[in-house]
Formats: sequence, C-alpha cells, structure tokens
Amino acid sequence: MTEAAITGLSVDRIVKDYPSGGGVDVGAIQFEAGKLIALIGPNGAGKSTLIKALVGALDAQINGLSYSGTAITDPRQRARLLAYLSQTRTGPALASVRDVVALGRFPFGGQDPEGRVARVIEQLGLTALTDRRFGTLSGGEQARVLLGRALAVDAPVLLVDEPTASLDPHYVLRILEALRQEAQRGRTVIVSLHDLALAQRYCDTAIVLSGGKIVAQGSFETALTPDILRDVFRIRQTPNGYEPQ
Ligand SMILES: Nc1ncnc2c1ncn2[C@@H]1O[C@H](COP(=O)(O)OP(=O)(O)OP(=O)(O)O)[C@@H](O)[C@H]1O
Repeated sequence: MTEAAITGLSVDRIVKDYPSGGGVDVGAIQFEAGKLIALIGPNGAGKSTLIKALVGALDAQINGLSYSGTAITDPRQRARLLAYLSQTRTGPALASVRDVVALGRFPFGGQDPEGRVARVIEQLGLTALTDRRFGTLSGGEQARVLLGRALAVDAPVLLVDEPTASLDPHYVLRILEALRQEAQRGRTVIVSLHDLALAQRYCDTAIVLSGGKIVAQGSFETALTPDILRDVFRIRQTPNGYEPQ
C-alpha cells in the first residue's frame, strides 16, 4: 500500500471460502490507530470470519498484513501485535479468573512488568471474582474475563467479536467505555457489534459487511445511509430508533 505513513493495521486482501458457500472476499483495508472501529453487518455477513482471518485463527488467504508499515509474517509477532476476543466464549474451567486474565501475557513469556493483569481485573469489575474458577462463573462474567485476557495482552491492535453479547446494561456500557479508552491510548480497536445505536455512540468509524464484502466504510453518516439500512440490514430509522422493513 502507498499509505505506509498511516499508523495502524493494514491488509491488502483477505479471501476465505467455506465449503458452505459463505466466507469473505475483501480488498485493502486500513484500520487506523487511535480509533474505535465498528464492524457491522447482518448475521452471516462475514464479521467473525474477517476478524479470525486477521488474527490467524483460521486458514485464509491474507495478503499484505502489516502494522504501521511493518509486515506481519511471524505467528509470535502476530500474537504480540493482535489481541483477540473470540465470539465463542470458552476458557479453562478449573483455572482462576486471575490466571485466565494472565494468559493474555503468554506471548510475552508470562511477564507483566507493568501490572497489566491487575489493572484489567479492576477495569472490568472482576476484583471480587479473582479467585473464582472460570467454570463456576455466569455467562456474562465469563465474557468479561475473556475480554480481560485480550486486554491483558496490551497489544497495539485489539479485535473483539461481539464483546457485549450476554452482558447486562451496566457492563455493556462499561466495556464499550473500556474499548474507547483503549483507542484513546493509541490502540487500534476493531469491534463487531449488532447494536447500531451503541456502535454510533461509541465508535469513531464503521465498516459495513454484507455477503462477505465491504459495502460501506467511513463515518457513520456515510456508512449507515437509509439505502444501506434498507438493503443490508432490512430496517429503517424512525424517530424512536429502528424498525424492520
Ligand atoms: N466453519 C464454517 N464452515 C462453513 N461455513 C461457515 C463457517 N463459519 C462461517 N461460515 C459461513 O460464512 C458466512 C460468514 O459467517 P460469519 O460467522 O463470519 O458471519 P458473522 O457476520 O460473524 O455473523 P453473526 O453476526 O451471525 O455472528 C456465513 O454464511 C456462515 O454460515
């Protein structure tokens, strides 16, 4: 790409074809540092596939992956640069909350010189749960612990797949606030969300996926036009929110 001066994550092309016929085929994308970027689109649009391809969680064709002009070629380098929260909330049932969050330091040999694990535990409201076994937590509590593991990496790029699913309203807002703070710290934060109102409230820009392709990107004004709402999301805006088309 010619815009190597831009800080953040960039990729030239990603292709993934599942035998089911689904997948993604997208061209160059620039995810700018310091931004909270919403990845939005209907069910099956390819959001999780795109995120998994970027982090290397599935076997996909991916060309020109780089961070701030430096090519990402080595898996360990990728694990240090890109932290990931999967949509599938699984974790080691017998491990303590503290130990699950500390797994985020694995790419750094377990070292945590800045006390990142303790900070994340406090930030996500997990202090009272630190000694509980992961397997004994509620679904929403487990979701927060796994987000904690991703935040503990303290990677320049954070990719989180539906982090607010199964969270109560307090933690939905708190987690989005935490992601916004990460972006304000200069991180590149990519978050897939279904709640368009929340996405607009917290995120700086949007990428709209449909049928495995990017159909719009940029500010929410340009990405969520009445046409996109109708053709992609099958909804329309009303004075009170949205309604189905
Ligand atoms: N492991 C798989 N095997 C076959 N097809 C798959 C697989 N994973 C996803 N797909 C298909 O690829 C397409 C994109 O799926 P993906 O999970 O990326 O969508 P999504 O936008 O994250 O959806 P959602 O909002 O429902 O989580 C869908 O058509 C889906 O059925």
